[in-house]
Formats: sequence, C-alpha cells, structure tokens
Amino acid sequence: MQGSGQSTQANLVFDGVACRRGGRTLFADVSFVLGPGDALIVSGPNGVGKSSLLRLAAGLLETTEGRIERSGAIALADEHPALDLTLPLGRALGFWVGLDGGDAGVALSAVGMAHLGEVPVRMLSTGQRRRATLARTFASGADIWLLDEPGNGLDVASVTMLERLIAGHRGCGGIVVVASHQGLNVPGAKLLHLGSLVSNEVTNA
Ligand SMILES: Nc1ncnc2c1ncn2[C@@H]1O[C@H](COP(=O)(O)OP(=O)(O)OP(=O)(O)O)[C@@H](O)[C@H]1O
Repeated sequence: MQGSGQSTQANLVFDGVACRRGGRTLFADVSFVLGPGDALIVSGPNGVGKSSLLRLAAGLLETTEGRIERSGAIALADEHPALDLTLPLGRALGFWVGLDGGDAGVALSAVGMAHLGEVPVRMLSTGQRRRATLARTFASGADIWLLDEPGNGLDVASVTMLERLIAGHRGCGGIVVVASHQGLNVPGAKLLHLGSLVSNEVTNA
C-alpha cells in the first residue's frame, strides 16, 4: 500500500550516539531501538539538536560517538518541501512519484489536497506547503518517516490528519520519528527529551 511501511523488518537503532556541531556537543549517549509500528517523539528547547538527530538518523550527518543502525527506506520531511516551486503541485509531486513509485493523486487525497493539484507550489500557503511535504513523504513509500516539526503551520483539522497518517503508517509496520514542540497525539510513542547531557533517556508515553 502506498504511504505505508513496505518492510516488516524496518528498524532504527541508536546506541550511545553523540552529536557535535559547530564545535559544540549537542547531545551524547542517546540510545533507542525502534521496530515496525514504533514511534519516537523527540522534544527539547530550540537548538538542542532535534533536527540534527533526525539528520543523523537519515544518514546525512556523521555520529561523533556511538552507532546507528537502520534498515528500510527513509523519508526526511523538514521545512524544505523539495518540490519545484514553479510547477503545479500535482506535477511537482509527480516528479518524486516518478522516482519513488506511488501515486500523486492518492497522496494528495491523503493530505486533503486533491483539489489543489493545479495550483503552483509557490502559491500554496504555509500550512498547505507543510501538507504537500507530508504528501511527498506519504507517496515515498519509505519505511521510516523522520518528521521535523510536522505540525508547524497546520490548523486543527490538519493536525488530526497528520496524526491519522502517522497512525496509519505505524499500523502498516512503518516507523515514525517526530521532532516536535507540539503535543501531537501519537499513542504509545516513546519519548526522548533532549535537554541536558544527563537526561537523554527514552521513556514510554
Ligand atoms: N550546519 C551546521 N553547522 C554548525 N552548526 C550547526 C549547523 N546546523 C545546525 N547547527 C547548530 O546545531 C545546533 C542544533 O541545531 P538543531 O537545528 O539540530 O536544533 P533543534 O533542536 O532542531 O532546534 P529548533 O527547535 O530551533 O528547531 C544549533 O546550535 C545550531 O546552530
């Protein structure tokens, strides 16, 4: 099914991971194990390293210490929609669908944007661009979704839609990691609060 975990063997493991950027240790000794259907919410103040943790998980940053293991395709959704601003939304999404597979129309419907397929990406509102980014994540068919502040700019109905997409992905064996200041409803998610170097402990919700 499009937008769901394609593999029942997806996993993401951090074992004693540290992250150093700009000459500063952001966090150290972060450990967690996520398997099919799991979710992790990463919270903490601005600049503590939430986005950096997602980039580590995506393999875009190197760990300073520790080990990261991942199995399954990864989609990272941050504030950059990575959609061609000049194209109508349906065609811009279609470019990625052409590479990843899936169906742009189904993905747009999943985020309530089926009626906006002809609107150029540059004309979308902030919240609509966020939803378009989610559509791209959904369409990717990736097993592991890394969502950076996915609720930013979303209205109440769209936050509910986001929570439903996350639940659906987990229900199909996918893994979701969310960095968020917002209190999203992600039942049974593990929680990681990055705050000080002594409190990077994962707890259950
Ligand atoms: N390319 C970079 N080079 C050096 N330092 C960086 C780079 N990108 C980010 N940083 C620094 O790493 C720290 C953590 O940034 P990061 O974006 O991971 O934090 P965050 O917890 O996601 O913050 P926010 O809640 O504001 O989104 C910040 O101090 C930031 O300045």
